[in-house]
Amino acid sequence: MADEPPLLALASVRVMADEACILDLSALTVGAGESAAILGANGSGKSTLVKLITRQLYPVWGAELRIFGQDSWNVFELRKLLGIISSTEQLDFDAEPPLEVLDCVVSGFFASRGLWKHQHYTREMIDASRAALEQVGAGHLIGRSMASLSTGEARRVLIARALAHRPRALLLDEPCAGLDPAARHHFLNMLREIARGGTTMLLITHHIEEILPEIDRIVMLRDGRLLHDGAKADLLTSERLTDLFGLPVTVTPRGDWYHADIRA
Ligand SMILES: Nc1ncnc2c1ncn2[C@@H]1O[C@H](COP(=O)(O)OP(=O)(O)OP(=O)(O)O)[C@@H](O)[C@H]1O
Repeated sequence: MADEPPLLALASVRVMADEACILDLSALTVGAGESAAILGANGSGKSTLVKLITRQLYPVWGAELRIFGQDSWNVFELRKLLGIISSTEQLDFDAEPPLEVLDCVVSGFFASRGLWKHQHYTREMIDASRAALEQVGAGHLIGRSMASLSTGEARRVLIARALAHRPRALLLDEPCAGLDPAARHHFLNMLREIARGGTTMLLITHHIEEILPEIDRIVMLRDGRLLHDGAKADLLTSERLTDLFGLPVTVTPRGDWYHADIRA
């Protein structure tokens, strides 16, 4: 892993929207094989950071921003290396034209929305896609259109799409949204195995109960800036989370996991 370039290496990055600066980071690196959880209140810049990595957003001139060691990317080539789970992604698959479940997952190999004539998909890709759907308990949905699925069913398909092509890095923006308790439990265990296998992982969550034992690094954002970046044991504390979210939170370690309660 040491010779692989980092998922993200940035310096002096500012992102503007509507003439306001929505992300302002002086330096941040996420190395190959490293996993980090990104925490912050609503609007603190977490999704903006992910969109910088996926090239949905660009920083203003003067920034240094390397993804997997490169300054510039063909977006499709970049996305083939990524597994992305987010509500924005999911919305895209609900939209017209209709997209069948297996096609949705197989097209993840090409980072496209659905399959096109020029794409040469293989038996291996179809088998891996079917296996990923079975793994997330969504094999029975093959043949259905994405738009016809419930939120949780569509989320399971999106998870299969993100994992089937064995991406180099996973970008998970509230990945458990819409999952029922059993599916969430199963998915978090799958993520643990993937993290142990050395896949780079960025996890955005408001639920600290979802921070995997394998994730040791916490990045805290506030108002688009880096507030803290350090080890879980130092940052997942009642004091830090109370400060981050602006209300009294009690954090309790439970085995390898953490739990947070809001104090009345
Ligand atoms: N296109 C845009 N135009 C104007 N403001 C924007 C735009 N995109 C994002 N913002 C603002 O940038 C800030 C950061 O947004 P971002 O989506 O990164 O937050 P977040 O930390 O992911 O929040 P949440 O927890 O609510 O998902 C927010 O205040 C948001 O309103």
